[in-house]
Amino acid sequence: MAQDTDTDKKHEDFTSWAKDQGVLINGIRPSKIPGRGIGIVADRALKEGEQLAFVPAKALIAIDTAPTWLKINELVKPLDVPEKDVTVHGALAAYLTVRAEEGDERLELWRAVWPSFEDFRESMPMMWAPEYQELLTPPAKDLLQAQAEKYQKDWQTWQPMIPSEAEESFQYHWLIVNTRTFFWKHHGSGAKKLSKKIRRTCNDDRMVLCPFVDYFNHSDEGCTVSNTPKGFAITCNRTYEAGEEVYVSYGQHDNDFLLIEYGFVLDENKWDKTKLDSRILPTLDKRMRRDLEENSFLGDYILDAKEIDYRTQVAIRRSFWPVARWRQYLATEDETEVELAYVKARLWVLLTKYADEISEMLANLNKRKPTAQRNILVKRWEQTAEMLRVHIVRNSYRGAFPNHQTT
Ligand SMILES: C[S@@+](CC[C@H](N)C(=O)[O-])C[C@H]1O[C@@H](n2cnc3c(N)ncnc32)[C@H](O)[C@@H]1O
Repeated sequence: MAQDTDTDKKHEDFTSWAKDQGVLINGIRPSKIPGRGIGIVADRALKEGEQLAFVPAKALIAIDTAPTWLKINELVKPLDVPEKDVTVHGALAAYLTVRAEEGDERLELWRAVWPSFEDFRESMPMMWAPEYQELLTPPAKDLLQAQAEKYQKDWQTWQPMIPSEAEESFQYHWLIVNTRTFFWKHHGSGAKKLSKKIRRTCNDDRMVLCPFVDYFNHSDEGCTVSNTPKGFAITCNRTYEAGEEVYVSYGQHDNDFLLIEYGFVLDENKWDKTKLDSRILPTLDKRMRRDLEENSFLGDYILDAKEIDYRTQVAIRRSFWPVARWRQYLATEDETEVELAYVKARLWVLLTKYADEISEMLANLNKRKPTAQRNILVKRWEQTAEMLRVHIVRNSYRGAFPNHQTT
């Protein structure tokens, strides 16, 4: 679909600045996209395999590759905090906060094209009022809680370096890092100088700010992003018409994850799923939980529109089978048709009860003022209800219970 071609001056200025940093841009440009802020569109017809952008390592802001004028290592090295508490996410947020507080103008043109704090207040659940956070789906609530804990840890670590009046600025930059960084494998001699903690750091903390490439919006399929010691390259995944939006994929994320981490949900998402933990865990007593935990089956009960996930199957069986029978099932996976019918019955009751509760939730949400938060909550609950509906139909629960309506 053709998109709005309007690009205002600040985006042109930033694009020129990015080119001065060595960024190569081919056949694409930033453009306003309704509902998605700024995105990248094709400036002409694009062919599969073309390189659309290249960002040299020296133009990235990573803890090991940033241009010397950024002096990020100066900020990280004298840290008087235990190494185990240092995350790259926190270090980058602190770096951006300190530079902004110092009135450093060198990042000004880039900063000018970032979303505002007000944008985050509207889109990022971490910034929502508790009354809206309470209305998130259970998997999104769990993700939000983990994110809030991560933020608090980073804030505790970096607080001594940040002027007290700048907490809001730290939070803003933490969200900038959260929503605008890409995965970066540390390379080269700079990496050797890094602290051991940062070199060993887990994959999802290997973050880098990447000028211009951070304009790309996400889709479940998108252009290839490759990361070599020389920098980042974006390669066209298919043909595009002039004016069409060009995406990259941020990963195989479901919509609860996208909402918490990036503040949006996709209408079409082949990776979408929900979890039934909030429905199944309360049905398990202490002993059942222990048995499941000992066999690595406690939690993470995924439901998508397709089949019944094996972990869910195992947990449902443990919720009402004698333990000896359950262990035998784990070893052989054998069961009779009657046993299977009972399992399906249990699941059907659990899913239809959940579907009824979602209908109630949607009725209540629809009575509220149509704010951005309300609208995205409605969308996510409707998607969850639809996954349940399709799942129920596809898994022939109707066959197991001829007397019940499943649609
Ligand atoms: C890396 S930035 C992409 C550029 C951003 N749209 C901008 O205006 O600067 C990531 C942010 O873009 C938005 N975004 C990315 N993909 C999107 C999509 N498919 N639909 C809606 N918003 C999207 C979200 O706000 C997300 O946090």
